[in-house]
Amino acid sequence: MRTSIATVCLSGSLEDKLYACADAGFDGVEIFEPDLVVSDRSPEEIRALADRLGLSLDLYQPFRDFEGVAPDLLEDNLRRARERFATARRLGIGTVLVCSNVATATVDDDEVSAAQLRRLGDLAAEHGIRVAFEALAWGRFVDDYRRSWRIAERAGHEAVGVCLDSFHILARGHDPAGIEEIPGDKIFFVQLADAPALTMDVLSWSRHHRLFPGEGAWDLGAFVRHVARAGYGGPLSLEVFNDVFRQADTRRTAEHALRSLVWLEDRAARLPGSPPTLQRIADPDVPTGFDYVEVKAEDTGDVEAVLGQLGMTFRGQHRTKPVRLWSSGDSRVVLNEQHARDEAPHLAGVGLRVTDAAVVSDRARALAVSPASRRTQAGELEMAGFVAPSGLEVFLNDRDLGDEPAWVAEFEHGHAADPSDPASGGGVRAVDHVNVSHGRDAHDEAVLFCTSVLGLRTPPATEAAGPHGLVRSQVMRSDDGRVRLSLNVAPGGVRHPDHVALVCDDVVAVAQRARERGLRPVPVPDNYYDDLRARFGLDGQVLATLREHRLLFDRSASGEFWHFYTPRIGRLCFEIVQRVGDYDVYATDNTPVLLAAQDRMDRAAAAGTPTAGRSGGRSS
Ligand SMILES: O=C(O)c1ccc(O)c(O)c1
Ligand SMILES: [Mg+2]
Repeated sequence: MRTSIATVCLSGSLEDKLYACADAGFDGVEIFEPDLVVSDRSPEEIRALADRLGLSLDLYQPFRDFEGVAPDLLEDNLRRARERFATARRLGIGTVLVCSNVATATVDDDEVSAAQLRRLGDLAAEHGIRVAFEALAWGRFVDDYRRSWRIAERAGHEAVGVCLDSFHILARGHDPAGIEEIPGDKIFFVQLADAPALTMDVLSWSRHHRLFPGEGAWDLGAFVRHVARAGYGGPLSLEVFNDVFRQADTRRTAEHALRSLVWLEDRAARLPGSPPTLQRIADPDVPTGFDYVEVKAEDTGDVEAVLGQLGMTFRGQHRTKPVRLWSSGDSRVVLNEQHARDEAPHLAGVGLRVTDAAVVSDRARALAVSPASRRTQAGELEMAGFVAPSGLEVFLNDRDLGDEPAWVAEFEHGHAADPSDPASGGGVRAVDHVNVSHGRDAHDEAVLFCTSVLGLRTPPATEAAGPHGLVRSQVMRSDDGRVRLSLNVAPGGVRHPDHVALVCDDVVAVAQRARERGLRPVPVPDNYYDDLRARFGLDGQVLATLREHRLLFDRSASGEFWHFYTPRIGRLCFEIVQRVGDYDVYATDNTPVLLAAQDRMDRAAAAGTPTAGRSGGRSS
């Protein structure tokens, strides 16, 4: 279907917005009236610019507070409408959105509202314009799309139809299935927005927290399928009022927006009973595991020291590049010193195992995701890869599933994995999850990248209190949990370390051996253990073990989670986890303990006190 976007979604001047929408690949835009009012370009100039850019101007909006008024007000409302229709004509726009009355309605009567819309329809028709009536979720009397359709139907005017906006329908919990009862040619416009599941007044929710499709809690695929099944043939248009997007980079947001729409149409097209008007892209191919994680630094020595303390094995130096490999079981950490001058250790990329990398690449291309480039030499394996919105590189491996990947052979002069593989002795077995921290601007886009390109799903988001503010977290995971990424929004300006979590079957043994090799884990305070005893009623021996090794603990209905963190190395740390039983949640109660402990270590390091030390030899 054709794609469109309301100018209110973006930052910048009206011209900036038009350029960005055209470059991103939208077919059209909705002109949000306040954007025109503040512009120094005439409607004719805006129309000419859109023409030049190949953008159609699909909708002029909003016209407010029209229906359900006393007779004396109606005349003034028609006068206002005449002016707005004239402006729409100058823009070359054929459809004007009229949203349901919020402020001046005094007559709660469908027949009266229908008669008034009929008058408006006559006036619109004189201007060659159609009126799309939209029920705002907070409308005075009309706050349900079924009622706005009843009134438009009763108006019985060819220039009067409805605008369906997913926000107003889903925010009120109204069943969108009724859309299929509206004739497609009376649906004059469709606006799409997702939203997080919040409990708040609906107007504030709508004006500040809307999200692009795929980033919130709603099933917009089903919504679009209803619209398509009704026979709607107009554009699918995004109308997302959001405080962050309105201040973010215009072009980047426009690309992000279009990606959400392409993803959504594909999703709707895949639902049973979807009509052929909905377009598909290449299939999603959900990753089946981590191939490797990549750490970059000018000097990777400190990271390697910690990997050694954690019992991992040095597997060798790359044949041609300053890149080294450590592994344990099915976990591989690639340490890259290429082009990393002055860079502190940080997480630079992840390798994922997929069934068919070409399919994922096709899908990523359809979603306009930037490919990552990697220089490969003769004899090295090429891998398809992309740059995720947070800057993380994601590479795909569809070979050697189940075995050690063939690219490991490019590393020389290290130790063999067998027979001394530490994983067989309870050591690190695999990468459990990867935790990436980024700024507020990149977050929703990163979530959409993971859902749309990788096909990961989103359990409910969480937030944890840290000493510098709330850290919001969104886990992205495959159904079987073999790929989990946690996307964290750090409070303004604070950069929390990313972390790589490695899973083992005996965290106490790994902690014990690491300590003997000089690792001092993040210092968990005694108060935490008092709290654990109160919360879980742990027996004295278990509690003593946890306390001795400064382990964190959680319990769910289906299992337990034991874990600890290494100190920060640059912008990175490692976590060692053990899952007991079928523990499958996220130990969110432990995050504030980690954040506070990391902060104490950072302060101690800044002050030069020994409690921050990574290496052994010092006692606490
Ligand atoms: O918030 C509003 O007033 C508003 C205006 C126009 C719309 O299309 C809408 O969905 C909301
Ligand atoms: Mg709307």
